[in-house]
Amino acid sequence: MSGPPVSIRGHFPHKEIEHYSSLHPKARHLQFSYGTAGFRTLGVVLDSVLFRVGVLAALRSKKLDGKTVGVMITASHNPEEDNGVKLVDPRGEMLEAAWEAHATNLANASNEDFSDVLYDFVRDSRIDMSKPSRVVYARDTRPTGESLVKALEDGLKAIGAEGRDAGITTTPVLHYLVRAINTKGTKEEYGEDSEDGYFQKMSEAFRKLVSGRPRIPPLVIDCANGVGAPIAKKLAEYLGETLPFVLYNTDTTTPGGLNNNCGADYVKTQQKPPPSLNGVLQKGQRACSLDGDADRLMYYFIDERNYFLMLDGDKIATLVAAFIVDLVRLAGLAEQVKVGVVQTAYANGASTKYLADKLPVRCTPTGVKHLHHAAEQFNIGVYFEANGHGTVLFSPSTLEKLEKHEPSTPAQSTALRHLNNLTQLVNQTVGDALSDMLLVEVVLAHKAYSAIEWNSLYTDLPNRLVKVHVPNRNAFKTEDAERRLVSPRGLQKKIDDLCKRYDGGRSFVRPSGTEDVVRVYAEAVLRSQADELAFRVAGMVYDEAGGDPHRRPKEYY
Ligand SMILES: CC(=O)N[C@H]1[C@@H](OP(=O)(O)O)O[C@H](CO)[C@@H](O)[C@@H]1O
Ligand SMILES: [Mg+2]
Repeated sequence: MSGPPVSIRGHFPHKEIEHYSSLHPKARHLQFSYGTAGFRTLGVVLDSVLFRVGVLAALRSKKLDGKTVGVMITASHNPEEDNGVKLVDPRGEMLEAAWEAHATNLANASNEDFSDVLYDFVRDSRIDMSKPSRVVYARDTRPTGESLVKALEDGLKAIGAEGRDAGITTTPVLHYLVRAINTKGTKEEYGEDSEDGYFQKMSEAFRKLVSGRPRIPPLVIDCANGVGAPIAKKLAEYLGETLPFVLYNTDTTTPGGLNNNCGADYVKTQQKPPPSLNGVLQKGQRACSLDGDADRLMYYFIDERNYFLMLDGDKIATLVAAFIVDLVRLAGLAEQVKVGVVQTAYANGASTKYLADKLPVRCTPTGVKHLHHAAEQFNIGVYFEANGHGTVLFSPSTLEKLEKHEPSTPAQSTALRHLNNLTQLVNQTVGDALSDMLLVEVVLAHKAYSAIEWNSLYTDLPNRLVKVHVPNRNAFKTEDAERRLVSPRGLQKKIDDLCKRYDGGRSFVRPSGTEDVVRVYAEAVLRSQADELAFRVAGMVYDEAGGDPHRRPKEYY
């Protein structure tokens, strides 16, 4: 005889789930996957996903004793017709990896099975349905966002969760809000839980850090025609004359404008400024681009010879890390506070060399969550992807040390004050284009660097990124933080042998986590050599993977 049926704690709202889920049916032929960037695809097919994410977010909150969980609706740098959704855990960090699989599972359940699949999930995950649940959510400016918010809200209603709509705002603001809400009234209080609190905290720290320095010349900001535009406009009001902005690409209403010929991803991949800035930039003037949800940042300028020079995530990481190392030493804390940098294999070899002479540098697989976790291992961890996503993390014990340390000289006291202000300036929950931008401006002001001087700290090795279309990218498996291939067998040896023939040659191959391609990266001392190496490796990858010889791109060797 079997025992009593295993039941869950509290009330499972079968009726409400059935009712609301019938309003957001999943199309049979669609399959979804919670990847590196959450769910991301065409906005018009995401209705059922948003409803189910609402349900999942509410359950995640119950599982965490009613702590507030965040949901961000955005597709970042993707084209305007795409959309996506990500969950944010209570400390403002990305969703715990184990729940990514639950998200995928629930999103793909058939309409008939959804309620049962959900019941089993609640039971197996031991979620106590009698706990409260709270979810704060926001969206970017995409046209599909409005209806997706409604679908999400129905998911919250189905579970009876308390929802808070943070409106149209950036990904970093949403992450900030989550942390601020959950730390309210504790000794770790992160800031006031409002957009105003976010601006106050950042702008106050910035003012303190640049006070007494020469007036900062205006900064040109390309807002990607996205949500960065209204948020940068508000930030400008808080900063006033301390940092004048000249905003471009701020049109969030004309259809098709978002990320189109502008934004951080455009600049990084095209290696040129947005056409809308042609003729705008003065020689040597600092400019930067945000992406569609303002969590990535690219700086650049035009030099004396009218060449375009890009100051990417690697350049930002080196500038910031070197500055922090100096401050720690000046504050008399070099022995107690260890600063480290985290990069991926895509970091320019010249940046890694420049950094490794000064401090420990770690390499992790691609994807912010890997970098973020590795950075947590340092007392102060600076992490950036070359594409401009990154931040600085101060460990809890370091924050305490910085607060309690008794400086023995006025110079130590000044450096310590700067460090403490930096902990307020930096959005430690996630990469934040605006917070990173203020951080860069602080360092430039302190060092009295122009963009030209910043750029000359080291010279980037010429590099080339190639996408190779192969029948099955899963045949490519890597190790050593994606720097070496273990499969297909023998291919790594061929790449190694080839690299030896190029001065400063380095190349690696990995399957993309976001696109159906294999990526080839190569760098070398000379531009022509970097290109040749990349296309030779691309050719090897193509042939090895069984690519159609008739369609073999002609630039491959
Ligand atoms: C070479 C490159 O830029 N890769 C990007 C891209 O990942 P892939 O796994 O390479 O497709 O998208 C990720 C998510 O946005 C981002 O973290 C990463 O840096
Ligand atoms: Mg983004």
